[in-house]
Amino acid sequence: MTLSAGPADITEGLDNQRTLGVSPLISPALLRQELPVDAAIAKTVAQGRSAAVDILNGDDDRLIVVVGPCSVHDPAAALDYAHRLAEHAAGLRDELHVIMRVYFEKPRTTLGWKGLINDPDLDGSYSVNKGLRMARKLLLDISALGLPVGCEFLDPITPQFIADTVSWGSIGARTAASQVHRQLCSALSMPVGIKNSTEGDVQVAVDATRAAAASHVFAGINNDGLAALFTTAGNPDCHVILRGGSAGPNYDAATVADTLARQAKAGLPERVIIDASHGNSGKDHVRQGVVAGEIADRIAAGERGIAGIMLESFLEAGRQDLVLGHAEELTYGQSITDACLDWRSTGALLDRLASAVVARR
Ligand SMILES: O=C[C@H](O)[C@H](O)COP(=O)(O)O
Ligand SMILES: C=C(OP(=O)(O)O)C(=O)O
Repeated sequence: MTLSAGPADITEGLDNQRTLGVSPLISPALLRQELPVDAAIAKTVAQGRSAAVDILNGDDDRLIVVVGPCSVHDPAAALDYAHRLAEHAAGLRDELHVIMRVYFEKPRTTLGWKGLINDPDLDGSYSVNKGLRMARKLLLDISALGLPVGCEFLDPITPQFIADTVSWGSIGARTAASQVHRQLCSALSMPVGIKNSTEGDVQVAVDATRAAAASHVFAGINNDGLAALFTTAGNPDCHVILRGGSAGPNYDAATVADTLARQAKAGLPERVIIDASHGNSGKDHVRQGVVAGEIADRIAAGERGIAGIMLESFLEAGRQDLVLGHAEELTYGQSITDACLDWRSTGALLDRLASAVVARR
């Protein structure tokens, strides 16, 4: 008797037609074991979260300031910046709750470098496991200075690797309408700011905070990296970030009041953070300083709806283009994504914002 070949696999040709490769991803548990949170860092993360929540709830009259590079491409430069920020922030701690922007994931309008986790060697080699290690290490190093950190969460898998080090999270303008991201927010243990859309639609961010406050069941990966279903309690600490849009800036007092009214109508706590960059500055870093100055003046004059401000800032002013594979040609401490304020202007703005909080008291 001859053995006949089995029936042809009728699914052959249906699957993996465009997948060029599949490679192993380290597990969150392994990375957390390699790079653990120690007691001092845990305290910084927890206090960073609780202070932000108190300010958002109006139980603390300080201002949240989320400040730092548009994106991290050079951990050494980011840590250098963090040292300066930690020292400056310590002197203003009675007025400002300073959280460093430590962004590793960049949502692109079309194409471009997608951040240190996706491509840590800045050369199109996409060593994601290395990127996750570098990201977690930097988050721990900055937190060890007593400086809480804020991250944008873009990929729904990434938070398992880093979220225990993060005091404040953000959902960007391009993902505020995404159910996946709203569900993710409902699980995150820190307050999360959700941006208005790139077109300037604020309601989408209000809707997102409402959805994130509810309980959800969705698929993700667990600490061992295995597929799992998550049932969440909902996140009551989400809030709107006004970032302007293609229709122009939206940091004016009328838009702030309208946003607070939309939140009240939806039964949500009334609080907003103003992003001085992006659509509010036209991505002009000099303009960011003008926006932050106007916000400071309004706070000094008694305006209370604004819980915080976001600034894109690095060691050097402006931005530069990355040529993939030529990272050695980059200027130290200058952004390779959006234009940033330099350190000197940032310090002066932090002082001005702190004085505004004193005046409002
Ligand atoms: O903050 C970052 C950028 O504005 C965002 O990632 C979009 O960038 P892009 O329009 O250059 O792709
Ligand atoms: C991507 C960002 O902003 P937005 O989503 O507002 O464009 C950001 O803050 O880095």
